[in-house]
Formats: sequence, structure tokens, C-alpha cells
Amino acid sequence: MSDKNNASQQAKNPLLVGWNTPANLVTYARIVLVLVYIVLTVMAGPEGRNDLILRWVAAVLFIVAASTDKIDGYLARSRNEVTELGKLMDPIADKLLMCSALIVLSAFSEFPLAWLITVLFLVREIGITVMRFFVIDTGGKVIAAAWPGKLKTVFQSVALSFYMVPMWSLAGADAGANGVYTGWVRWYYLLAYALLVVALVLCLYSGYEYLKGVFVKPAGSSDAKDAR
Ligand SMILES: O=P(O)(O)OC[C@H](O)CO
Repeated sequence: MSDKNNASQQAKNPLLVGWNTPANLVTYARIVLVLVYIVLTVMAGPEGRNDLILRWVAAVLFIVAASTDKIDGYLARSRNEVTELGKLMDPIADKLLMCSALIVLSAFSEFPLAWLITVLFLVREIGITVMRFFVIDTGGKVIAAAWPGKLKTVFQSVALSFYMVPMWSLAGADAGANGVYTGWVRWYYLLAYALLVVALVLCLYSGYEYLKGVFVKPAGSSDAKDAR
């Protein structure tokens, strides 16, 4: 696309402004990483019992994808290239990673009340994403991630990283027999579960705050700051 075409496209759709900044390229790369992560996790099977090596690789990919969350935001701010597209895509990349991990781990029944917890996460994450598009569609500005949402993502990342790492494999052959863990592995998975529940509480709370910002406060006074 020529510079002239590019400029006229961007004038028509302000969301396209800065679509190819380094920060946004990192966000796209994170989305591709999510796809690879899903394939490897499914191939590895429940708790990685079909292929332990693949599960370790998937766990490392998950941790890399989750921990690069800050890189795109940092690049955008430090290069003074914070874009509307970036503010929209950054939470979407996080949600794709977290929701796909939740769905796969639930399908594998890797934590108690898995589908109930996952559905609650999904309803909030999809609902807020739809609301973000609705606000843009009705002429509003992109609702950037606010601190409760960012904190939620940190807890989600840590809890799901704990689950992704097949720690049972380091604890002796029968540590996970019949799905019942003993010794320190039991504590490890209890901690993972506690972190996941905290993430769920933060998820619902931050969703409520976003809803309040859009539907209760006057337009333009949302809590959501432009702090990608
Ligand atoms: O809570 P959200 O929807 O704003 O998402 C938060 C982002 O994942 C933080 O990077």
C-alpha cells in the first residue's frame, strides 16, 4: 500500500493509525504465539500425560506470551506511539491467551469447578470486549485497561502458569495418581487454585467498574485512563 493510500485509509478509520508500530507488531506476535500454544497444549493432553515434553514447551510459551504483556505497552509509551488500535488490541491479546488456557484446562478437568469458573471469566471478558467495540461504534474513545483489570491479568497469568507447568512430573511417579496429589504438589495446586479464585474476583470487580464507567458516569469521565 502506498503512503498516500495509507494516509487516506487512516483518515477514514482512525483505528488504523499506527497499525504497524513496533508495539502493535509485538501485540500481533503475541496473538500468533497463542495459536501455537493452544495446538501444543491440546497435543500434550490432560496435565501433559500424552506428551510431557510438549506440555513443558506449551507452559514456557504460555509464560513468554503472558510476560510479554508489558512489552507492547512499554514500547508504545517510550516511543510516544500509544495508538487507539494498541489500546484495543492489547487487552484482546491477553484475553485470547487467558481464555484459551482456561478453556483447554477445563476441557481437561485440571481444576475444581473448572467450567463454572471458566464461564464466569468468559462472560466478563467477552462482555467487556463487546462493550469496548460498542463504545467505539457509538463515537466514544477506546476504553483502555484500568488498574483492576491489569491486576486481574497478573493473577490470571500467575495462576494459569502454575497450572500449565506439569509440576506433578517432578514429584515422583504416583504424585498425581487418580487425580489426587499428595505432599508439596498438593500445596502447589492449592495455591494455584487460590490465585485463580482471586483473579476471578478481580475479573468480576473490574468488569463492574468498566460497566459503571460507561453506563453510570457521564460520557468522557470514565475511570479507564489512557494508560495502556
Ligand atoms: O480488564 P481488561 O479487559 O481491561 O484487560 C486488562 C488487560 O488484559 C491488561 O493488559
